[in-house]
Amino acid sequence: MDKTCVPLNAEAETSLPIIDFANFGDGTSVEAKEIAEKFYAACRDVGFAYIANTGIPQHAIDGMFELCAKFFDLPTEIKQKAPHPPEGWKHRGYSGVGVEQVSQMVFDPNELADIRSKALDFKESFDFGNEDSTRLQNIWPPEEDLPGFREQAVAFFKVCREFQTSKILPALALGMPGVPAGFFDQYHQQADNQVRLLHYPGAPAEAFLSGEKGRINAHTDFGTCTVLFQDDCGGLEVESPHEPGKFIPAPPIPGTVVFNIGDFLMRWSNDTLKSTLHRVRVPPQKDGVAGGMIRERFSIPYFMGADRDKVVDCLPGCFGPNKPKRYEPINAGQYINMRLNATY
Ligand SMILES: O=C(O)CCC(=O)C(=O)O
Ligand SMILES: [Fe+2]
Repeated sequence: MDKTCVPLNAEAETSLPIIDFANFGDGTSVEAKEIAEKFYAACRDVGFAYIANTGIPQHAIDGMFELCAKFFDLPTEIKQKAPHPPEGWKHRGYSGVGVEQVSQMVFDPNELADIRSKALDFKESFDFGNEDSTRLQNIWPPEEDLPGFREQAVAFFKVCREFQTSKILPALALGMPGVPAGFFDQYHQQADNQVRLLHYPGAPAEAFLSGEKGRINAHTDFGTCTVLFQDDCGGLEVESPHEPGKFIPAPPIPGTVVFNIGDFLMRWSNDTLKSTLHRVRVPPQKDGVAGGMIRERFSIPYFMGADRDKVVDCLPGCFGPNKPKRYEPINAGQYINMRLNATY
């Protein structure tokens, strides 16, 4: 991506850190180390950062958003030819509006049922992952209903995976004091990651303002970390690191992606890295409301997870005499399944 894609005034638009990966290269230079240290500081202090100059071709992102719009524009009965299985952990295929309700660490069935009956995340989604996975097969609509969908989606997954293995995982290890270079690679061999196409339909502003409809409630992500591509609608908000309960806007900034730490890495790092609450609300009025309607939003998170069969203990450098280990070692698969089953 061309460096000039990032607007010069991007810092003025958000108080979240913006980390420029232009000179990260293969992660071995002095400059790469400096970039990784800034990235680490953002992950520790905020849990969120914009990344500029990702190296991801802009046409791959634009093409995926076009495809995303085409998919959600299909009649519901066609989308439902690729239905998300009832089990929450089988995160593949299409979920219609109101099927999934994000909750924050609630596992009691009665309490979950109660949450679902009140709020409504007004969104639909399509999930896919590693096409070569034997554990979890992708669920695609028939080829003739959206020709080329599968091929382009699989290619996009590979683009995201390349970004993960060439930039994200190396930078995380390089920036963290006490963590050996390349440390995270061995825990993320199986590409157990998930791309989610998200569509938040437009609706009369009144439906959102009255609380009848919402976009996505405040939550943290479950896995290692997430990269988020968003369209130009706006509405993403991140909890302030300084004032709990206060949310700061994370507006779209051309030429960047949004990055955040997930709960699994927070736990793995003995709470050194932050998994921060975030939500999507009605976007700021100047872009978002036309004729009393809130416009639709598309976003594409790429959730990265550790290999299910690996057990992780507290990361090196994250514990010591003054900071005892807070958590038992845990199997990555068990942890993620526990979280996924609470959302369906
Ligand atoms: O739509 C967005 O921008 C946020 C999505 C998100 O946070 C999630 O799916 O976990
Ligand atoms: Fe999220």
